[in-house]
Amino acid sequence: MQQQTMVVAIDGPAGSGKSSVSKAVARRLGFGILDTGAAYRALAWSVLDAGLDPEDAGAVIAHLPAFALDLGTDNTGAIVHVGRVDVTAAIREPRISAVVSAIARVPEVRRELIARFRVIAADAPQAGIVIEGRDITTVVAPDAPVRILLTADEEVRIARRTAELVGSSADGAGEQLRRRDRADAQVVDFMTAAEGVTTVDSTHLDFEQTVDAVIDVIDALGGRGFRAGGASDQNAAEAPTEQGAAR
Ligand SMILES: Nc1ncnc2c1ncn2[C@@H]1O[C@H](COP(=O)(O)OP(=O)(O)OP(=O)(O)O)[C@@H](O)[C@H]1O
Ligand SMILES: Nc1ccn([C@@H]2O[C@H](COP(=O)(O)O)[C@@H](O)[C@H]2O)c(=O)n1
Repeated sequence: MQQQTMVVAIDGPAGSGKSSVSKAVARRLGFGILDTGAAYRALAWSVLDAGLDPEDAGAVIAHLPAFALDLGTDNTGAIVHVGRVDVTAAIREPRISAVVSAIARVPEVRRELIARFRVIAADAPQAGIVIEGRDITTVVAPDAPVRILLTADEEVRIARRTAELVGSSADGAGEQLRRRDRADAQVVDFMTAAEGVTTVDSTHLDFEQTVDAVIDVIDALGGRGFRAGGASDQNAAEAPTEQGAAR
C-alpha cells in the first residue's frame, strides 16, 4: 500500500470491538475509518438483493463488476452505500452475518475487495486512517506503522454482542458469533498476533480504557505524529507487544 496516509491496522475476531473502538480512536485522532467487514457485508447484502445464492461462488464472482460499493471513511458515520441504497443499518442484520463468511472465503472476492480498500485508503482525505478487519495487519497493510490485534475472551465478546441486540435478534447471537469466527479462521488467522503486531486484550477493560490502550500503542509507535509523505515526527518507542489486562 502507498503509505502517504498514516495507517493504523487493526484485526480481531467477531465482537472484539474493532468497529466501535476503531471509530472512537479515529475520532480522537481526527483520522478516517475504513471498516473492511462492512464491505464484505455490503457484498453479501448485494448478492441477496440480486436474488443470488451466497454459497454459489461462481455467481458471487460474476456479480462483482456490478457491485457498486461506496464505503465512507468519515469517523462520525462511515456510511455504506450500494449504488444509491444506504445499507449502513441493513448490513448489520443477522441474515447478513449468517452468510457473509461464505462470500468472504472466495479468493476472487478477497482480491477484488482488497484492491478497493487500498484505493479508498490512499484517497482518504484525512491525514491518517484506521483500517479494521481480519487480515489488515497481515495482508491489506502489512507495512502499516501501527498494527494491532484487538481481542477479548470469547464469553466476554458474546456478552457484549448480546447486550447490544434487542429482542429476538439476541437469540443465537453467541452461537452465530462462534460459527462465524470458526468459518473466518479457516481463511485468515486473526486469533494470534503476527510478528510485529501488538495485542490489545480488552477482556478486563471497559470501552474507554480500550480506546486509551489502543491510543497508547499508537503513541508508543509514533503514529500520532506521523505526517503525510514522511516518517513519524516522534521518536518511535520500542513497540509494546501486549497492552490491556495482564493475562
Ligand atoms: N472494552 C469494551 N468494554 C465494553 N464493551 C465493549 C468494549 N469494546 C467493545 N465493546 C462493545 O462490544 C460490542 C461489539 O463491538 P463491535 O461491534 O465494535 O465489535 P466488532 O469487532 O466490530 O464486531 P464484528 O466483527 O462482529 O462486527 C459493541 O456493543 C461495543 O460497544
Ligand atoms: N478484513 C476482513 C473483514 C471482514 N471479513 C469478513 O466479513 C465479515 C464481517 O466482518 P465484521 O468485521 O463486520 O464482523 C467477517 O465475518 C468475515 O467473514 C473478512 O473476511 N476480512
